[in-house]
Amino acid sequence: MASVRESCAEPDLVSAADGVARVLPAAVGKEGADVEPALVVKEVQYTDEEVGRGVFALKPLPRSTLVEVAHGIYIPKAEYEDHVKLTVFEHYVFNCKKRGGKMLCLGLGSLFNHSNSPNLDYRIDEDRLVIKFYAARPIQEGEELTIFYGANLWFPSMEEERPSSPPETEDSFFAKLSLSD
Ligand SMILES: C[S@@+](CC[C@H](N)C(=O)[O-])C[C@H]1O[C@@H](n2cnc3c(N)ncnc32)[C@H](O)[C@@H]1O
Repeated sequence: MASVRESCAEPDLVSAADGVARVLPAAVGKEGADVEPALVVKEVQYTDEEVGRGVFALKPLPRSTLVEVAHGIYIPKAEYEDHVKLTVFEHYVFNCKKRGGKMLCLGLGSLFNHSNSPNLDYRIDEDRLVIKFYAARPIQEGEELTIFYGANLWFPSMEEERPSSPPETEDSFFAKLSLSD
């Protein structure tokens, strides 16, 4: 199991009231007046040397809960090939199969790590430049929220340290969409 710790005293918070998560101003979550935070960003230890961030459930999330609506920035194919591909942003883009370019994912949507047995599915709306992330199965409090990036990973997966079951493609809420080709 990857070790995890809070990355900051005031984590990013979202509300899952009515089964729909909304990004909230930090002050609202902190005061706790009218919202129940559902997700938190924490540090994840990938290997002995490598640390990154991941998104975790602060409460149980029923199957098909819409947990995040991430907006994106469209990157035309040529611009991606000539510039973005050579930068760190390469790790945060989703394929736009219809338009041919990529979408740079913003907000919490950019922080979901990869799993071979992910608990989130997602749908890319290329016209509205939005990616919607849904619970693919019931998610327990404390679980990391993960998506499936595709078969060809560009990094050694922490799951090699933490073996998991193969992808549940038949039972998927939506067909899996690859983060990269
Ligand atoms: C979309 S970002 C996910 C958020 C990232 N953890 C961060 O802190 O910015 C993708 C990057 O996260 C890392 N990553 C995602 N899933 C991983 C996994 N299962 N094992 C190791 N590293 C992972 C890789 O470096 C990858 O390029």
